[in-house]
Amino acid sequence: MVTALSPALVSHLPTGLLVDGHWGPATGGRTFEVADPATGDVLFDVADAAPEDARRALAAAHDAAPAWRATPPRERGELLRAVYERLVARADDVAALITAESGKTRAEARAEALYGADFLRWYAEEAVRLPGLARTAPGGANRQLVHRRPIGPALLITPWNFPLAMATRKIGPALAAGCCVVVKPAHLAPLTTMLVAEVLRSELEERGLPAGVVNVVPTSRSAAATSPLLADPRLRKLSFTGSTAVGRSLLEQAAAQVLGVSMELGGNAPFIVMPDADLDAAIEGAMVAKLRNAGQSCVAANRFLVHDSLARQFARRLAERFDALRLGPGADDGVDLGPLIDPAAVEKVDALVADATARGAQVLAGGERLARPGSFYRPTVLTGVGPDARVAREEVFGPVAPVIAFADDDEAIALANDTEYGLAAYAYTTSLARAARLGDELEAGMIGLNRGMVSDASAPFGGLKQSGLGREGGEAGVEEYLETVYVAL
Ligand SMILES: NC(=O)c1ccc[n+]([C@@H]2O[C@H](COP(=O)([O-])OP(=O)(O)OC[C@H]3O[C@@H](n4cnc5c(N)ncnc54)[C@H](O)[C@@H]3O)[C@@H](O)[C@H]2O)c1
Ligand SMILES: N[C@@H](CC=O)C(=O)O
Repeated sequence: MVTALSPALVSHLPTGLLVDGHWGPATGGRTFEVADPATGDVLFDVADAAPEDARRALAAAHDAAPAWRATPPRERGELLRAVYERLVARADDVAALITAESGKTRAEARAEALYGADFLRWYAEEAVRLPGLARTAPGGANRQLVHRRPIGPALLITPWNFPLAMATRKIGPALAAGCCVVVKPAHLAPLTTMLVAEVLRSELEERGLPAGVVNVVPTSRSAAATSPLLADPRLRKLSFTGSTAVGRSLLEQAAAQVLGVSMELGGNAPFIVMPDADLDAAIEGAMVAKLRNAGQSCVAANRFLVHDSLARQFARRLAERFDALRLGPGADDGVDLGPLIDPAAVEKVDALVADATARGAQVLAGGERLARPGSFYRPTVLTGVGPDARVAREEVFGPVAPVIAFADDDEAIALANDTEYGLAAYAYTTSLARAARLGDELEAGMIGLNRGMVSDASAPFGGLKQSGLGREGGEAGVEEYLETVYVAL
């Protein structure tokens, strides 16, 4: 266990399973280790939920469901608001924990602490604005009452890269809608989610609300723990954020019970620099779009498509900026870029760079791991990358920027859309006509025009094609936890 975390935080940090308002050990007492990506040192041993623990958690969510859906929307909203306030008040602690388990720099972790908390604030406000409709039927014979009910107990499976925000982006709308939840955080970084769950647990307790509204089952045996839930008729909803491969397999399992599903999956975002772009702005945008969380973001720019006239200059300037960055443990002062999540992530990124160079790409910056403990990879710029290189076709999930030149707008759009993914896309142009065309034709659920960042709790986050189903955030996010019932009066 590590000293960069405050003793007060460590002493109150749960490391067990949360089932029906109680933290406890896993059946059989199994635990797994959570390591610091900056050093490889073990931070905590966490309870390793078995399938029977997951079933207990679902039973608690199911039993709490009638009371929670009957809890007035205002009270549900006030609970979320209180948790938001508590997380913001403890943003430094939350950030320290995010850095410890995910590696990101303290500044980025603090940004995530506020961004993650903001989902709770937004859904505190949405809880009292759930949609509905009453009208006279067109034939005039009767009235139609269309109301929205909570869909029922939900399984929320989250990734490690934004351990707070990916959890609150699901918990906020689920609770606002009146659904009870079982959260399964990623075993590489489960602790921040557990901290939020503890704040929720204590707020529920203080307000006399049902204990089983929020349950958490960290586990290193994800499939074994979640498969029985997907086959259990008490579960009515699966919301998953993670890779497309795992999402596809969960969709197959969810089909057996025709579960409601939301899927936030992988991406391969193009970052287009048009010939009329403001190059200074494009470089700034590229730094954010590529290097947020060291490139380990689903919306990270994966391919830089730059007009022939700017490609060399863009790549050179980006390489200079990358070379000037200071790599190191995210908790250290003055560090710009933290480690990747684990050694396997470094291996994967290195293999993508090796594939590109074997196909003729040149390394303008980086292109190697850092010779020190921890999972560090130098921020890398590649030029002369062909569209068939793995680095251009697969989700990199690391600090590598392949630059690909294009000749005209048609080619840029065709290259951008030449992927099975459709999560985010970015484009820099000073032409309104070009911006309008890109907004129409890019096949992505989120498009940043002259912006390297699209994430916002109040906006619909989600993808087209194999990047997912449904939306999180904004007004749309709560819809994922509601079903429609029509009463003919
Ligand atoms: N679209 C989005 O909003 C979004 C956001 C964040 C991350 N992501 C994607 O997530 C991926 C990175 O995260 P990751 O490595 O944690 O993804 P992952 O798919 O490996 O794991 C995601 C979650 O699923 C669990 N899991 C893995 N295999 C499982 C199985 N067979 N059954 C049940 N659960 C299983 C993991 O333990 C984790 O909790 C990237 O592809 C990234 O693009 C997408
Ligand atoms: N980076 C995303 C989540 C995906 O990784 C966000 O901004 O919410």
